[in-house]
Amino acid sequence: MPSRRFNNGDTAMARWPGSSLYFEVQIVSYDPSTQLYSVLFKDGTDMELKENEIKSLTIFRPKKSSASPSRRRSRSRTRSRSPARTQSRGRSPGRTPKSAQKSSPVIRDSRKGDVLKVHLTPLKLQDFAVEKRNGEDVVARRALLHEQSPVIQAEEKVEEPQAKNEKVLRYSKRKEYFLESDNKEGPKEFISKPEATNILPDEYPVVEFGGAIGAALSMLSMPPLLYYLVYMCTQEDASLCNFYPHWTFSDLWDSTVFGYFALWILLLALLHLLPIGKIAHGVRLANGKRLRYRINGLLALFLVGILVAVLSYQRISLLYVYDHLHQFAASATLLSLMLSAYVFIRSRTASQEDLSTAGKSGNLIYTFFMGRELNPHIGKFDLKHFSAVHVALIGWVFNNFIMLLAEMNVQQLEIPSPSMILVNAFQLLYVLHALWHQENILTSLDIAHDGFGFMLAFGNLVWVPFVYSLQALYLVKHPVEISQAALAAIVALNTFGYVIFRRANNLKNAFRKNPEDPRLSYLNSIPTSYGSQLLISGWWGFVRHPNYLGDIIMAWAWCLPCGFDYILPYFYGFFLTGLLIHRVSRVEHQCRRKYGHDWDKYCKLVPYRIVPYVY
Ligand SMILES: NC(=O)C1=CN([C@@H]2O[C@H](COP(=O)(O)OP(=O)(O)OC[C@H]3O[C@@H](n4cnc5c(N)ncnc54)[C@H](OP(=O)(O)O)[C@@H]3O)[C@@H](O)[C@H]2O)C=CC1
Ligand SMILES: CC(C)CCC[C@@H](C)[C@H]1CC=C2C3=C(CC[C@@]21C)[C@@]1(C)CC[C@H](O)C(C)(C)[C@@H]1CC3
Repeated sequence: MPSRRFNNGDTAMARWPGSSLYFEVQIVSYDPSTQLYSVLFKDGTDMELKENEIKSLTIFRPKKSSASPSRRRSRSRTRSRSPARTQSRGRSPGRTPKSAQKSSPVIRDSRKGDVLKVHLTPLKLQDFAVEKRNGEDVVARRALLHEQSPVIQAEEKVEEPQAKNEKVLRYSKRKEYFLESDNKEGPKEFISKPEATNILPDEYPVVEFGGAIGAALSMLSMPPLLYYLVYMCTQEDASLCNFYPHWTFSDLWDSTVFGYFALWILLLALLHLLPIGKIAHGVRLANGKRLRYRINGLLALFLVGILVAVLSYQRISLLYVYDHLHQFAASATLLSLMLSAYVFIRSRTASQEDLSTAGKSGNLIYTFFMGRELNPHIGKFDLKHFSAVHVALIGWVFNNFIMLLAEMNVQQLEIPSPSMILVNAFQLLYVLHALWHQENILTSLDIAHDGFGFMLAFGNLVWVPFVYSLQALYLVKHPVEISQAALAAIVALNTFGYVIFRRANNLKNAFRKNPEDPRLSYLNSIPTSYGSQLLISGWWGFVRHPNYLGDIIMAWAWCLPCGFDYILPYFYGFFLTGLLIHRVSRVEHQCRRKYGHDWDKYCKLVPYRIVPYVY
């Protein structure tokens, strides 16, 4: 067996896939069977690389910052758009023209007045373009070098002083390297690394959800809508107009129920804190750090399952939850409001680097709704991650199971109905998938970009557990006769949706983790000036959001077991379709800002968002 050159924990330089650029990495592990090293880049990207793609630190030496061409450039040079200057930019004085042909992507000018943002494209050249973006001068230039040059440079004038300072700070923390052995006359390559999504400048925060008015309307309408839906599902006649509530406002409050709910949250919090499970890193934050997250959602779900089994064995009826469901929903609402208020207040004094730009606005209502602090945490306890994983997903599965017990009780069944089994099984599969891939949640829009405010607090504490389990709640009092053929068709539809959803998500996540993975070599992708590539084949060449397509197909498959007597149980299908269509615009906005023209190119290659020829 060949011996390994690097040991776990060693620091070395690894070649960035698709380029000849080297970055500092730490060796995490080595798999003798595949002879691949698992390495961790400084920005947290982990990859599996062959030994010949890793080099010892000793053959590199840091480039003296004083000699950095980027810092020696004068203001006037920055402004100059001449191709000749473009070519010479970033070159070391000692570099020969040949070496310049593979010149550096590391060009940042941190002097007062101008800040350069430099992206890295390891692959082919793209067109020279001068454009206006957001009213600012932006020059995206094709490096007028050799055909094989990996460089595309973009420079932007950034006016906002704060953003400017943050970038300068980030830049000054970075080291530049060159491969000494490759070049006798001067550095052959500078080494840099594209940075993570959420540290790109957000100079122009976009107001979403209809701004303050939309936020106020959502906050005022969502809780009543929730009670309406829960109430209607428990009515024998579930037609939408048959709304004659016998609950009064005061019926919604029960301090015992609130106590039980608080205990439930405490239990989930303790499970969240369990020091079992691997540690994953979130995306890089503005301060350059990455938060650490314990990946133990699956374990927590398993332990909750054991607890439920023990309680059932002890004949402690969980039907109390069903009997007081509206009061539990009210308790959850109250807690989500308290949580929203807490994170809102603490965000007022949070440091700038902890804030998300998503909720940036002068309007307090909008900020309260969107949230401002990106990852509020108390010690190591991350409130947003906890609420999305433990409270939302485990709460959803738990409530579904309660409905299953309630159905057997109300309809005097020995075993749950096929419809109830389908709904429970489908949604359990979805949650298991999310928890199995819990690490991927860390890069989702909600965790990586959005602040934590009412939307996510209410969404995760209330909406997911109580509204996403609506079909199961409906089935408790609305038995549905379902034929074998219909059952098979629904299973087929859900499987179809799940296959798309799973395949699309797994493919993208595996590709993001290691684009050089030989198992993904059949995939086509386009390079971007940011550095990462965009998939254009497989499901990602079919539509731009295949995972949403799969999710939407599954959503409708979850409604079908409820039959066609009422439209009420189809609420989830309508809601999720709307949520994900809206999410497309949010995600694409982020991607356009990150990838610029490359995203437009991708949109031309893959013209439809979710459904080909429709949307
Ligand atoms: N049931 C529910 O209520 C909800 C479910 N979800 C589900 O959660 C999952 C995650 O959702 P979400 O985080 O919104 O979205 P995605 O997982 O689709 O992530 C979007 C990101 O993927 C990357 N990307 C986009 N196109 C490509 C491409 N062609 N090649 C490579 N990377 C690409 C971009 O990030 P970058 O390039 O920076 O890596 C983009 O920002 C989805 O499956 C969604 O259906 C989400 C919200 C609610
Ligand atoms: C005020 C409104 C009612 C709020 C509506 C929005 C919320 C329902 C959603 C906002 C983001 C969400 C996410 C999930 C569920 C829906 C909400 C809360 C999520 C937990 C679903 C499962 C996924 O795998 C995920 C990526 C973990 C999702 C995170 C975002």
